[in-house]
Amino acid sequence: MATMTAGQPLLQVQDLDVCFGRRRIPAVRGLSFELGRGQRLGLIGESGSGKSVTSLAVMGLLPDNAHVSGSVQVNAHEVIGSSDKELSRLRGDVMSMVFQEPMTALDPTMTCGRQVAEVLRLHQGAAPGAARQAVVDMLERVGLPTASRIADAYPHELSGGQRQRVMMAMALVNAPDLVICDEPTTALDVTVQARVLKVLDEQLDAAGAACLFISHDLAVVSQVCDEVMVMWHGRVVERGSIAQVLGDPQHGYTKGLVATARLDLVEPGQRLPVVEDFWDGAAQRAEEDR
Ligand SMILES: Nc1ncnc2c1ncn2[C@@H]1O[C@H](COP(=O)(O)OP(=O)(O)OP(=O)(O)O)[C@@H](O)[C@H]1O
Repeated sequence: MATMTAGQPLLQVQDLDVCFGRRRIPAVRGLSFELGRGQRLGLIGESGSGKSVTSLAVMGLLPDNAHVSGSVQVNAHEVIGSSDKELSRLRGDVMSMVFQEPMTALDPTMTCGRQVAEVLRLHQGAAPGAARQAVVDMLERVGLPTASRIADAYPHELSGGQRQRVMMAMALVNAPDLVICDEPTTALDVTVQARVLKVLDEQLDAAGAACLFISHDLAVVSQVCDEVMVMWHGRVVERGSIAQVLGDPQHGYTKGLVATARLDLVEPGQRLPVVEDFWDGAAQRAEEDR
C-alpha cells in the first residue's frame, strides 16, 4: 500500500463527479476538497445534496450503477478504480465508516464481540484469544460499561445507543487515520445522542484520527467538528470554521439553516421555521438545471 507523501493531505478529493443510471443523473458535481490528518470536517446539506454519495465514493462503496470520474486519494492511495482487494485493505486499516442505522450495518447472526473481533482479525491477523481482551477493552472505551456482556450479545438484544457504540468500536478498533460518520446519531434520542457524540469526540482525539462527519444538523456538527462544508445540489457551496459559517453564512441554504437553528427567537405558539422560509432552493435548482 502506498505510504503518505510528505505534504499531501490525508484525504484529497479532486473534480469528483458521480452520476447514476443510464440517464446519468448527477449526484455529485465537480467536488474538490481536502482533509488534513486529525482534522474534523462536517458535511451538511439538504436531503439529496450528495453527502452520502460523497462518503461512499471516499470509501469505494458506490453501487454498480454509479458512474464516477475524478480522483479520491486517501493516504496518497487512489480509491477510484482500485481493486476490491486494495479497497478492503484501505477500509479498516486507513479508513472506516459509522453508518446511520446500525441494525442494517451489523450482522444479526453474529455476537457483537465477534463482529468487532472480525475487524481485528481481518486487518491485524489477531489470534481469537488475544482478540477477546482487545474487543472488551474497545467496547469499554466507547462507553459500554458491561462490555463483557455486550460482547456476548446479539445486535437485536441491545438498545439503539448501544448498537451505535458497537459500530463505533468496529470503526475505531484498528485506529484508522480517517473515520467517516454518516448521520451516526440521527436515530437516537437527544440525551443518548449527546453521550454518543462525546464518546466519538474522545475516541477520535485518542486515536488522532481525522473525521468526515455527515449530518443535517449544524448543532450536532459543531459538537464534533472544527470546520464545516455545505453541499447543495451536488456541489460544495461554502466551507469555513464552525464559528465563521454560523456567524456569517454566505449561501442561501446555509443562511436558512442558521436562521432555523435560532430556536430562541421563536415566540411561544409560533410554528418552527424551516429553511424554505428564508430561501427558495427549489427555484434556484430549477434555474441551475435549465
Ligand atoms: N444507488 C443510487 N441510485 C440512483 N440514485 C442514487 C443512488 N444513491 C443516491 N442517489 C441519488 O443521488 C443524489 C444524492 O444522494 P445522497 O444520498 O448523497 O444525498 P444526501 O445528501 O446524503 O441525502 P440525505 O441527507 O437524505 O441522506 C440523490 O438525488 C439520490 O437520489
